[in-house]
Amino acid sequence: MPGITWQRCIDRLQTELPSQQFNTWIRPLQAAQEGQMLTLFAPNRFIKDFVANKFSSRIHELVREIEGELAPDVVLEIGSGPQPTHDAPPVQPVVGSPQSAPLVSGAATAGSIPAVRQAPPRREPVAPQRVAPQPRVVESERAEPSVAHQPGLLGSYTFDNFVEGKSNQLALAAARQVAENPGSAYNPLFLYGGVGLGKTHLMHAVGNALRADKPDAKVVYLHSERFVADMVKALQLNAINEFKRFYRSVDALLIDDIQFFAKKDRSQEEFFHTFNALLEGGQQMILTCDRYPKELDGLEERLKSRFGWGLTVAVEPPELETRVAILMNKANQAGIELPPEAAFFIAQRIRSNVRELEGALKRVIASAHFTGKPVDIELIKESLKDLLALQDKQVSLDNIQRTVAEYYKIKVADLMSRRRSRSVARPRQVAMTLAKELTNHSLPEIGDSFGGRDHTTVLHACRKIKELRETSSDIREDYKNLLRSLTT
Ligand SMILES: Nc1ncnc2c1ncn2[C@@H]1O[C@H](COP(=O)(O)OP(=O)(O)OP(=O)(O)O)[C@@H](O)[C@H]1O
Repeated sequence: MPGITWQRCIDRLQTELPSQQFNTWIRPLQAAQEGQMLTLFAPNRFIKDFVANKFSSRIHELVREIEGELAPDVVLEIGSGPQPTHDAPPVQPVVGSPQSAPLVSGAATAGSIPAVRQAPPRREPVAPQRVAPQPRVVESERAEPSVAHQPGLLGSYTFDNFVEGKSNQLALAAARQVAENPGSAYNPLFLYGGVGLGKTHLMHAVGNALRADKPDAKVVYLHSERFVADMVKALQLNAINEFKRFYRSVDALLIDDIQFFAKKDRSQEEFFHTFNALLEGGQQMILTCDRYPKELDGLEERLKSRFGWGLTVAVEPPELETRVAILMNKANQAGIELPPEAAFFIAQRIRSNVRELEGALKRVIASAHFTGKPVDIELIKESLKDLLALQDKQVSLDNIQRTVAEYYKIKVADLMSRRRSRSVARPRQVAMTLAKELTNHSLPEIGDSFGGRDHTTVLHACRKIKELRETSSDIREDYKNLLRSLTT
């Protein structure tokens, strides 16, 4: 009974592992048993490799403990099993992208394995981990064409100053893997997500790590618009062959914001060939985009499908703790003393993205320099006055109630009413939780604004929604959408 063995195994793992680890690595696995073989299917290579590295021996132990002498062999594969053995939550879409966009999608999910690049999924014992060969680093002996300058890497974007949080954990782990093993398992690495969330930073961090490892590696970073401009210039100058040679001679090609390729057919054509050549040559590519590639209009299907050959990972907006950590980190780099309560205050108010957060911090620092005052909440309120006023307008209790009612297609009056049916009670709880999170109103004040309810009702609502955000992808999605529309 594979279901039972694996179910018991995951029950144990659930108690042993932090929930985030469990949800990220174990939950997506599906199991199937044939005779003495228990196969665990991972949805992509990233998860498979991680599980093989970190959890395989524990899984073996548990299976042996559960089944004793008759314990089946456990193998790990990429693909989807015949039936799910547990209630795996749907993967989370990135904010701003349609629900279908997975948080991580791998090249080799069943049915998408390109024949030229990869063998069909192989049965591999869980324990031994295959180490991908290091790609050959080519000396940059070729002449660079006059049309293509070697765009530079930003040395300041490194792994060291990238603050890890729940929202970017997978992307960071994937980027580190690529830095350690360029041109192999995760090629291309495709990072996607909303603006200002650290995609460019991560991409440079990989490039800098590659350079640190091999100083003469030819790592080229550029914005996709630059690729287009260079190509147009090359065509004008009759230098397209040089253009091709240049881009194909790199050890790693990092292209930012590839959404700008949309509708530029000639550039896509050129990029398609460059892409294939680099992939064939085992040269690493990292691409970023503001949305999931499959959702990108105006991009050729063959490119979309190739982007999915490597590893596609979302970067999501950072949660409060990460925003605080980023602020502390940036202040530290700027040599500024930022008291934790001040960092907390800014992080609570500025939630849209890290770039905005940095912008706000810069304003505060400038104002501290200018006035000679210490950085405290008073100074922050003063220097971010216009921004905060705008926000206060957006996150008033009234507006939260209106926005939530509209979102769930109910009346604001329903939120105040005594009605307890699920279709009204849940939105009410969501609205109360948003009010607690986004405003400085006390629990009694919030309760009062929802038809004179008690503060314990608000507390209960906040706990319930917190729990549901862990267990229900619908609520998680609703909450995220509402947060976004109230704060950006
Ligand atoms: N986790 C993080 N730790 C430290 N700094 C971060 C983090 N995430 C983002 N940043 C900083 O925020 C700023 C914006 O990040 P970045 O330019 O990488 O965003 P992006 O996702 O590429 O956005 P866009 O799509 O607009 O190009 C950068 O200065 C970057 O260093």
